[in-house]
Amino acid sequence: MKIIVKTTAEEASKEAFELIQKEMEKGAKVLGLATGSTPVKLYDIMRKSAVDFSGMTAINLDEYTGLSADDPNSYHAFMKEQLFNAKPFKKSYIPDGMADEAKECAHYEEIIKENPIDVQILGIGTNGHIGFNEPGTAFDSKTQKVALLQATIDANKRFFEREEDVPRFAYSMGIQTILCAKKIILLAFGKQKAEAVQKALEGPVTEAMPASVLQRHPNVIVILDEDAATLLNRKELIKGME
Ligand SMILES: N[C@@H]1[C@@H](O)[C@H](O)[C@@H](COP(=O)(O)O)O[C@@H]1O
Repeated sequence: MKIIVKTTAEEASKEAFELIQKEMEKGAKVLGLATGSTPVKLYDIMRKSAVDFSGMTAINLDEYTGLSADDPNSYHAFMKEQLFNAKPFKKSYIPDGMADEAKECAHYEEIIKENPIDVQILGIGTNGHIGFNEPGTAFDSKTQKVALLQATIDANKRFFEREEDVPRFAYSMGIQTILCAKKIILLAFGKQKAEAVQKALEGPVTEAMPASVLQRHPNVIVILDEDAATLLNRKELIKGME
């Protein structure tokens, strides 16, 4: 696992963008994408760049259940606004939050099998979730319907008008599904992520801390801003950037 610490989220996002570009030059064709506020700067850089993504396939991690693609709070709408309207991809996949659970989850696994993810962008929840895989999710999980914990509802309610509007369930790639990506770039910014980052990177690998499973993946790059790195004990990583 390589850990890179940049002074600001802006610089960290630039670093992530450059890594993606490098992977595309090496032949990457499928990008796994994330939502939330963390990748917003990265998507901004991608939007403003001259890079052509029209030969690429995008596969998102998750979607709220019960929200249709045109609901402004859906991750479909988020991705269109943040990236796809400005930068069309050849194909983009996001789980259909209105579709039947069993069918949609199996279908999503099929899509990923047919389009193996070259580079997966990940954020991390303050409770260590990746995708919408909350603490306690089995490491061998595949795409499934998940119940959001109150901590996640609280963290995500800022995007909604009222707390009761936040969906309580989502379809999310499973942890095993995420680990199938050839390369994973985990982004985390801000002091509020410092504890989860420390536990995920330096704590025991446990289903109680979903992101800790990344310690087992052979090709993970973590890009942090200084605030998110404050609780890391491996200070040499911060200075050495390796
Ligand atoms: N499903 C998403 C995750 O993929 C994301 O990593 C997390 C962190 O969000 P933020 O980046 O806004 O802190 O939020 C949501 O729950």
